[in-house]
Amino acid sequence: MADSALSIRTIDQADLPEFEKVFSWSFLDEPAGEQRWMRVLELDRAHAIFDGDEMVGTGGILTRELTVPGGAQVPVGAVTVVGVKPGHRRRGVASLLMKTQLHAMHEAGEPIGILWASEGAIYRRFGYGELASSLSMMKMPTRMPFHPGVSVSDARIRQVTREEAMPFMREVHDRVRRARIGWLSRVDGTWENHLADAESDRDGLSAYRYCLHPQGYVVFRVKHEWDNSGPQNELHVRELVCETEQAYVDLYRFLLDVDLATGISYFTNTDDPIVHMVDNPRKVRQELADALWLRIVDVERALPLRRYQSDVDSVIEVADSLCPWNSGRWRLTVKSGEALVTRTDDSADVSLDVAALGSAYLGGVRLSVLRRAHRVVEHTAGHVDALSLAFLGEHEPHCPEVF
Ligand SMILES: CC(=O)SCCNC(=O)CCNC(=O)[C@H](O)C(C)(C)COP(=O)(O)OP(=O)(O)OC[C@H]1O[C@@H](n2cnc3c(N)ncnc32)[C@H](O)[C@@H]1OP(=O)(O)O
Repeated sequence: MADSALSIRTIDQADLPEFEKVFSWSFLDEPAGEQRWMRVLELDRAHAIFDGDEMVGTGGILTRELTVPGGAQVPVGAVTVVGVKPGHRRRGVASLLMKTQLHAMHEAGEPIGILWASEGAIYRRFGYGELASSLSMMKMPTRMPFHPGVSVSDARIRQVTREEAMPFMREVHDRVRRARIGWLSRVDGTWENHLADAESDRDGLSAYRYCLHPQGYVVFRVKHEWDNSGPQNELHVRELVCETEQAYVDLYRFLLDVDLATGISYFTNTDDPIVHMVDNPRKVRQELADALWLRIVDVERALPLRRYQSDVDSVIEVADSLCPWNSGRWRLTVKSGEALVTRTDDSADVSLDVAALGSAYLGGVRLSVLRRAHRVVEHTAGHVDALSLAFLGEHEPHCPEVF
């Protein structure tokens, strides 16, 4: 139930201490002065919600580019620091924020919004589709041999300092992210946050190790452990970024052969080829988790920005209570990968909620699966399967960093 006493506005420098307090408390944290998320906050895109004079809620939009199927970089609003004071929950504070943010993204010409959700039951009602990208929490033992067909090159891999690694990593990442569905542009603060390495960031593990290959890099921590049987150290990989498939093979071989280590863990993409590189795929244990939630802010702009796998000609009826400009029937015509999207009065072949379209947009969730989940309704036989195929990406979507 919305509370009419609520108001919302963007913040300025003077609001930051209170903003930080409200957000920290919402996350059961203490305000600590210079919090990690403040490094990337854009004040003119950060909102505070007030009950009278009291700040009771927070939220921010970060300006980023998202790589979509076909390789276009699309401007997106990356939603972060959503929090409501514990005593003010379930009174519409987050609802007011969500609506305001969607209008702000629309005005800014961002056809898509994205976020990582703290809890799975919050964001669908605001039109964000779950599992737009997933991640695999992967664990494997070291020393595993590769399948005989996998050849490792003689490229040298060098462990270097963070200062030496950073310029190289930034260049490599910026090239690679343009070809990886779900990857985002980074600003200085993203790097500082993603590779934050103060003692308090390490959770008892070592500082980051930076290892460079001529066409890629890997960053990991070591979880130290020795018992009576000898070293049981584990490598916790933060990021493995490669410009070539050979670099991927080489860097994985390097990790698998690190002396004194018995295991590797890595939150990676769901189609990481390591499973097929090693001689015993069952030893690579994987657990799936949701990563990006995606919101189509502007259907007419968003759908033609990506490429499609096959031709379709379907009328899609979209329901969107928060962004009425999206609601209604759209004809999606794809020829040779390119889409044309036009408003139509023709009867719908398929109808769905905007959140379902968000789940499918990067190719991470098939519309045919959403139909089986009663989230997509087919009115003309064959259209959901045709759209499902068309919406697949050239690889599985993945987002390597939480923002
Ligand atoms: C992108 C990010 O930043 S993720 C971080 C999100 N923040 C957190 O998890 C911090 C802790 N939680 C909070 O601060 C708050 O509970 C929030 C932000 C999740 C929700 O804020 P609220 O102001 O309570 O939400 P609001 O009152 O607008 O709720 C709208 C609807 O969502 C539902 N809802 C809100 N939060 C939740 C939840 N955690 N689980 C299930 N349903 C929820 C409400 O019941 C309500 O349903 P209704 O429309 O059927 O009545």
